[in-house]
Amino acid sequence: MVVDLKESRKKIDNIDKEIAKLFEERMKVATDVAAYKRSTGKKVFDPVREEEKIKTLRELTTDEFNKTGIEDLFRQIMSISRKYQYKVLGSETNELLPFKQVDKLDVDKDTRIVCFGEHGAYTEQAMEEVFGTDITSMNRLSFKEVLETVANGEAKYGVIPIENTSTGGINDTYDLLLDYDITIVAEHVVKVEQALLGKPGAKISDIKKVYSHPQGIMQCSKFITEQGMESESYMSTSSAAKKVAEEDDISQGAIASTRAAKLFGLDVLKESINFENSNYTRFIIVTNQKVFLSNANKISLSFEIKHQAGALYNMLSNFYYNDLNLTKIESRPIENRNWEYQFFVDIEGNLNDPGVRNALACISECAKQLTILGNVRTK
Ligand SMILES: O=C(O)C(=O)C[C@]1(C(=O)O)C=C[C@@H](O)C=C1
Repeated sequence: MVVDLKESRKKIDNIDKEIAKLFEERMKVATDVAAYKRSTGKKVFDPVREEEKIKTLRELTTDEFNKTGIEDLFRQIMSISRKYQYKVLGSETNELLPFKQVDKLDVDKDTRIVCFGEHGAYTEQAMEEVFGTDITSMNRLSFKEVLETVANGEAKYGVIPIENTSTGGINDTYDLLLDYDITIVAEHVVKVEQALLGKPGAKISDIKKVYSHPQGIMQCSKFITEQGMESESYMSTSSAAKKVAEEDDISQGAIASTRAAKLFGLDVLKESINFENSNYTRFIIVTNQKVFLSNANKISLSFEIKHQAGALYNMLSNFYYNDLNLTKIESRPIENRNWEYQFFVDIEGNLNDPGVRNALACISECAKQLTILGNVRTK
């Protein structure tokens, strides 16, 4: 005979009441554990104890389905227990957060600021929109050189692009960020209107080959294909404009800004050739000091996790449990370790927020590696 649903639900309700009561009791014990750990300086996360616990609990269950189920359940319970302990401990993350809070970026006319690209590059525009023109600016032809110049102190700030609305994250930037001891202190968005530039007097039909930064080529891929033009990657959009201006070949064009056209004396053969009308690039401003603005509201992190089931899920749950909105996630392959990835995430918040500190304390203990890339003000 089939058991009546009401009867089964009543049984389930009673069992759940017991579980809820036991859960609360367990969490109270976790407070004692936290107090002990604080007094002895022990870490909250004890992976050996967790694995032993899972093994014992699996042995207490009968069939394979329940073994997997109890493992899932207790991995969650212990993860909640850890988060609770960090909260009780008030997340002592000072050594993790060697960042100094500042009210504004320290800059005057003698401050050296380095940007990517030749004069006329979009990055230069971003730099001038952030810092004005009364600065000591420097130009470097690769992202790597910009970051090196900042890391070794030759320039106080550096500006490079990190993301575009139509082509996504700029991989080269992500791949370099962890190679230098630098901090992202600000960001700036520029509307990018790519134009086809040619030698004075050239017509669109004269152009057989276009040069640009890979981003410029990607943003204008439809136009290039429609026109049947060949394309070749160049160091930056403005370097491409310079090349076309310097060489005596009317069949060469550059995809760059109208600003670059003016600077190098080129004709604008067609404006706005990017395939998406709303084409914006986000630039980051980096420095070699560990600082963040007091009104910063977005944190960028990078971490590596164990290559195992649930690792990313558990890591991201730290944001959920601390009520932090995750606004972006990127993954990049780790060199020489096929199919393993480095994660880059942005979350809303300020490094002073207790929830942020709590999440960072948890992540730093569980991740294989954690880097706080910076805390910036975003609109
Ligand atoms: O036994 C501990 O050390 C605890 O902190 C308790 C607990 C758990 O909830 O069972 C939580 C975190 C540790 O990683 C291991 C186990």
